[in-house]
Amino acid sequence: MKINGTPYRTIWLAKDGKTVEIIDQTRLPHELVVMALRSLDDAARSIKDMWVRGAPLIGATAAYGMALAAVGDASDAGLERAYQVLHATRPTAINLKWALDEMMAALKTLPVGERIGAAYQRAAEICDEDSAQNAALGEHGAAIIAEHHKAKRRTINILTHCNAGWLATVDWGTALAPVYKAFDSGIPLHVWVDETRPRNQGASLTARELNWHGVPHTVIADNTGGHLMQHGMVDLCIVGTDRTTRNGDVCNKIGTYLKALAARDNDVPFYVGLPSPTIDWTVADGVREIPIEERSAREQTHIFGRTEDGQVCEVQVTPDGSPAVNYGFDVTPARLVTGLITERGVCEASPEGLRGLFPERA
Ligand SMILES: CSC[C@H]1O[C@H](OP(=O)(O)O)[C@H](O)[C@@H]1O
Repeated sequence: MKINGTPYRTIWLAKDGKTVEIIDQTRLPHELVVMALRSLDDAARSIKDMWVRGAPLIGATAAYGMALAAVGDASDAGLERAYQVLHATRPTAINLKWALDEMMAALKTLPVGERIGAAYQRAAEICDEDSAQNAALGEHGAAIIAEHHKAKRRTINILTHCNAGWLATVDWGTALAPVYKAFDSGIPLHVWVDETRPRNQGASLTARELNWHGVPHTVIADNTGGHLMQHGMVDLCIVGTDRTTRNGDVCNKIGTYLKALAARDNDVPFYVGLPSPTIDWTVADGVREIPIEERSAREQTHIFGRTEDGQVCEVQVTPDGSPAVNYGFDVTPARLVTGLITERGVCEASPEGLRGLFPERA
């Protein structure tokens, strides 16, 4: 996507052909800072500390993390250690394990001397595949938005939660890919942006990228969506996912489930942008089986912002001594999902729906 007219992905190879560069998303929305990843530890830290976040981008970064690791030690033991270090960074997004498994499959059978080149090649392919999948997903989702516009002949209001835009992927995004494709095709639309406490990925990242692209949007408190839906101000919801089960249960940022309940209660269609590496075919019951990341309470008790004189600082929003808990994700049961928007088309959130688009998985 473009930042002030300049095309950017969220991760890329530096001119030296070895160093990996990323946008440090903890510095957005106020500062655009590019960080260099030069080692396995740099890559692992960038995921764990959320310099990069979003399931597909976590996977892409881990893929390049394996390449950086191979530069240091391309032996079987070195690759296995790198796999374990990267896998331990965050537990919920299945794209992390998917990408690591892809890298191991590409490298394990090669002679050690061929592994570094093959690792960078596979990592680059994973990035290109993600961008292409999201662009295709965007076209399928844009058709849904176009149907709403054809029926209503007015600006279409879309609610999204957290950041499932191009900043959550290598490019295009998942929930926002349909928004960009529809907007670029001239369909009048507006996005309600859930701020998404506690890390404010909506307020800091979704608003930032929509602002860069010129998409009309309004940032709202997380608890506003139900009121908007009751008053007919939301035509459809589109969210992302960090792991969707073979039954169609959708794990996504904390608060997604509550939006899905409000959408069902108000007959608002609830869609999920789902590139296929985010499907966990080994899991059926998302509520019972998907590991939910619990992050530090400090992310709940403190918040970053910019002062009037332009200083970015962290302040405490709770009383000293008040405990906090910070669950990162929840699971929306398939019964509350209107449809899954994948790179192969839109399907029901059901085993039959997913097998229909991915028959090789039957
Ligand atoms: C397209 S994946 C985006 C997904 O990832 C976010 O979580 P986090 O920012 O903690 O990595 C959130 O669940 C988004 O929907």
